[in-house]
Amino acid sequence: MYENVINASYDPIFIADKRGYGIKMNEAYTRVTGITEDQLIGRHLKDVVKDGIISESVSLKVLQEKRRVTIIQHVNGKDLLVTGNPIFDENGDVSYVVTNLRDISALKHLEQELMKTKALADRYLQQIKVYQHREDTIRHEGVIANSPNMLRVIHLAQKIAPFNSTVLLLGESGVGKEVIANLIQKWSPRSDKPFIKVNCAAIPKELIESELFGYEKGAFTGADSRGRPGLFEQAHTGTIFLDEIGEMPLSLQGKLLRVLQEFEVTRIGGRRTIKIDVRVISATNQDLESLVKQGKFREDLYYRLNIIPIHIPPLRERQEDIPLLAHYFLERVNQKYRLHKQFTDDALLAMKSYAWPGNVREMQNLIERLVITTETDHITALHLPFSHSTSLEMKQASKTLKDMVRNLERELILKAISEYKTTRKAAQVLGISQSALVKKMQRLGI
Ligand SMILES: Nc1ncnc2c1ncn2[C@@H]1O[C@H](COP(=O)(O)OP(=O)(O)OP(=O)(O)O)[C@@H](O)[C@H]1O
Repeated sequence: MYENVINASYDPIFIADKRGYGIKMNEAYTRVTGITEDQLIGRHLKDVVKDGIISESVSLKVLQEKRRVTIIQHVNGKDLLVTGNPIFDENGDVSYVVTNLRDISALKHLEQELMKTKALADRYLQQIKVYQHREDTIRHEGVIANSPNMLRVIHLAQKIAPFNSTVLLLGESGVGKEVIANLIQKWSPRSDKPFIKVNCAAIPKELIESELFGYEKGAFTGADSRGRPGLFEQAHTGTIFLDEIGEMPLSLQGKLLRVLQEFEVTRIGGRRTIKIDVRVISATNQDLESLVKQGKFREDLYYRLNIIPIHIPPLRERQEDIPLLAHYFLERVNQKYRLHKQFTDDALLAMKSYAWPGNVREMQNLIERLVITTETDHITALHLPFSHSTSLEMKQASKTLKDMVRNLERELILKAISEYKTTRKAAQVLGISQSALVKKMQRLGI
């Protein structure tokens, strides 16, 4: 009867007697362990271990310790969770050990899988950290820069920020001169002090003097009867940003120079001098040297302003920044209008090869317009105003024949890729090998 019960059990069962001999096992035991009766029954378990049939005997442990024991046994490449249960006689001695076991190879496998998943998760976490770090290095207080040219600018800004020296930001319109001025101010010890921005081109010429230097009461008709401090006074202890300094009327340049040399201002109509402590950052998209040569800009003022010149390269000279900036502006406009527009690869390629005469500002405005006006969620190269025509601006912006040839090559390749989709087909059409095309694309930064 008990033999039938044991045999009928789906779970593996093995029984050893009090001397440590195997006396009974069921079919399930063979099914799970692969051990046959002749290897176990009628044999002492020490010999079974010695023969390497099982790694360790739980029954012998139970006989020794006279209590239930659980071990992990390795049998035929499997990991088994084996529990030996003592059956005591009336004297309290162990008369039999009944062993049951469970194959935990699958669990082990799961554990390994879990470890692998954990390792993978750790790796992703690591990558996210690296990416976050990269993000930090790309977004310097909201200024996107990852191209060597622009990173040089950022590092220079960082280096000179703590000092009070006068900075002159040079670069085409829309390259980000104001953005860099903001960074310098933010990174300077004057960051929580006044930051006065003056666009010299936006103030009518006849008002610039009173705006900058202020006036005493009754200085001129129409003036505030109490008098007014100028922007230099308002910037006291902080920073003044003189944008479009090339537009400063020649007649005022001498006064400005005196202020920058003496660090004191005299209001219009006033006699007393007022001490000011300001850091001056100026910017221009004009060629000040040639203005000096033309007699439109005082040479001494130019040297006074040009103590630390920072050249901000045009966008076409920092191609690595183009996709980053494009995504940055896209993300911002998407958020603003709760949209989910995306750029296709060919749109980004076309943007990379365009000359951007209006620089970052042009890109920012174009992206806002595209997000609003495109019907679909995907903004493709065909939506870009410059991808159809041979970009005239690009050619004009190119200075040397080498540049022009490079740009033309880039444009033709982009057109072929956008039209024929694969490099194989595009190479065929362009009459070069696919590998030559790929090499060219790499060289051209496509
Ligand atoms: N690196 C950048 N990252 C993010 N936004 C930028 C970056 N450069 C410029 N911008 C954005 O582009 C626009 C133009 O930049 P900015 O006004 O600083 O240019 P500018 O050189 O001072 O132009 P202008 O010569 O016409 O005064 C701004 O809206 C600015 O926020």
